Amino acid sequence: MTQIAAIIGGGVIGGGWVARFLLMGWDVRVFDPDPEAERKVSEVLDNARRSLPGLSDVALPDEGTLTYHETIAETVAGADWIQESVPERLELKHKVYKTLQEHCEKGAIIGSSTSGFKPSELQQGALSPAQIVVTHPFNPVYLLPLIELVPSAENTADVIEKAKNILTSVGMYPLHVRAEIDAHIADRFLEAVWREALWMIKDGIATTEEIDDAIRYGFGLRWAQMGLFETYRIAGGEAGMRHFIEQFGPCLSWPWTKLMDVPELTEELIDLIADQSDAQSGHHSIRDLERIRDNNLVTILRGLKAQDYGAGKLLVSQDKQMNLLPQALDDIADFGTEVVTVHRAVPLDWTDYNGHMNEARYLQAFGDGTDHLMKIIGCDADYIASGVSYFTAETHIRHIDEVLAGAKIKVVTQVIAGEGKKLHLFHRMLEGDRLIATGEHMLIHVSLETRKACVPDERVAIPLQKLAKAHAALPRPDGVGAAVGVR
Ligand SMILES: NC(=O)C1=CN([C@@H]2O[C@H](COP(=O)(O)OP(=O)(O)OC[C@H]3O[C@@H](n4cnc5c(N)ncnc54)[C@H](O)[C@@H]3O)[C@@H](O)[C@H]2O)C=CC1
Ligand SMILES: C[N+](C)(C)CC(=O)CC(=O)[O-]
Repeated sequence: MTQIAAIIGGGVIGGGWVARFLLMGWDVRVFDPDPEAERKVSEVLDNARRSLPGLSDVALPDEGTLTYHETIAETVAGADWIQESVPERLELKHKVYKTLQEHCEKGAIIGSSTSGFKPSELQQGALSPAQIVVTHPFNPVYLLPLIELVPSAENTADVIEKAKNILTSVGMYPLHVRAEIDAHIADRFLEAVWREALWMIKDGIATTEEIDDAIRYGFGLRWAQMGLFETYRIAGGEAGMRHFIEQFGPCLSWPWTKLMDVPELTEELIDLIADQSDAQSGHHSIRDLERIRDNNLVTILRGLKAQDYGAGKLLVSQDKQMNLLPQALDDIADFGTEVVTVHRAVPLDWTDYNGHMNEARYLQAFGDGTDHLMKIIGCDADYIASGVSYFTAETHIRHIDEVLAGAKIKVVTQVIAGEGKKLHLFHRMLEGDRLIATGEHMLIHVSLETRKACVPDERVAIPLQKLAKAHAALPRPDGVGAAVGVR
């Protein structure tokens, strides 16, 4: 049964939550008194649709249904998860909880996006305090996986476990903050860096752009993949963390930081920052900046995924859980049709200057389809480790139609012939029923020792024969054996 998320407050963060739940297959209801809320949420959703699905190398569930509601009561009735993202004012949040707890299910989790309030503060005066936890996200909520999950002593282990499971199921990384403190863990760091930045602007040391450069050309890149402590361990050289602390420990008592002082946010300082920010980035609209940010984040996250490291490790494990493709011959339910060997969305970093999937990525998708077919017929990691594999000898791709970032594509594969050393495959790439491209490939079975052709042994030969025989009964696909030329 489809699960229901109720989003209370559809601004910057609420809009991100809408996209996260909706694109992970939940039905989503929104309550926000702002008449502009629906437009704003739909713009966030447009950006999410082009970026989030392509983070995965497998297909996300079908999108849920999105509805807007006039009352909190209607929004939360029957919801499994309620996410409060109203402005950061404690009395407003209390008021919202009062209304929603009168109408929501007892078993629903109420997560708050609060950047700074402790859960025990949010729970004050609530009808059911144990239902409310902090689930603090990071903007853009649809791409960044971290959620600071902060319970108080009122929350039971069951509530914490349930919240973790639901957040993980929508692709997030719940970091259980075991002690409740103002601003949780991450916003404490952000506040420290923010304060230093304000001082440097006020004192005329650096502009907004120079501060951003100091982060994005250097330590920001290190932090994105290893964080603080793993990075500094390496900086200690072979002697590691102890040496690092010995060497840089003394500077803690030098005047390197203004952390304890807060610059006064005078009109003059605000003007200075806003003017510098306009000069730096004012030539882009906020939506343009969001798309630039999303392109960068997708590229970084997919890079980390290729390394199976940090946030990329999470994406790898999520793909394994969501992968519904047949992994072996026994998983194929119907031998009377082609085998689905790729089912995924087009990632943002597969698109080019024409705004559609680049030609090289057609080969990547077909190559992935070939790899998957090889696995299904038994040419898997163990088989290859035993010293035999397939090499591709010839490829012919026909680009029939274009496809855009975020679109769900399938590659279906027919074995045209699988006798002796040769494996002849024909792939069709589809978006729904629309044919996007075909790929025809001739592979040769080889010994990885001699690098010469040889016949596959029975671990591959038997499953391949079975599949080839079944596929021989299918119609010969249109375009097999076609050559490049003028029609
Ligand atoms: N903007 C950010 O970078 C982050 C913000 N947060 C937290 O998320 C929460 C929301 O912040 P933003 O989305 O940035 O604010 P926002 O101002 O963009 O959105 C707040 C939305 O709540 C709506 N709203 C006001 N009263 C309401 C009510 N009674 N019922 C339902 N909706 C109501 C407003 O119309 C608005 O659309 C805050 O608690 C904030 O601390 C958390 C992480 C990052
Ligand atoms: C500035 N902020 C405190 C609202 C930031 C956050 O809460 C998290 C984020 O996305 O940076």
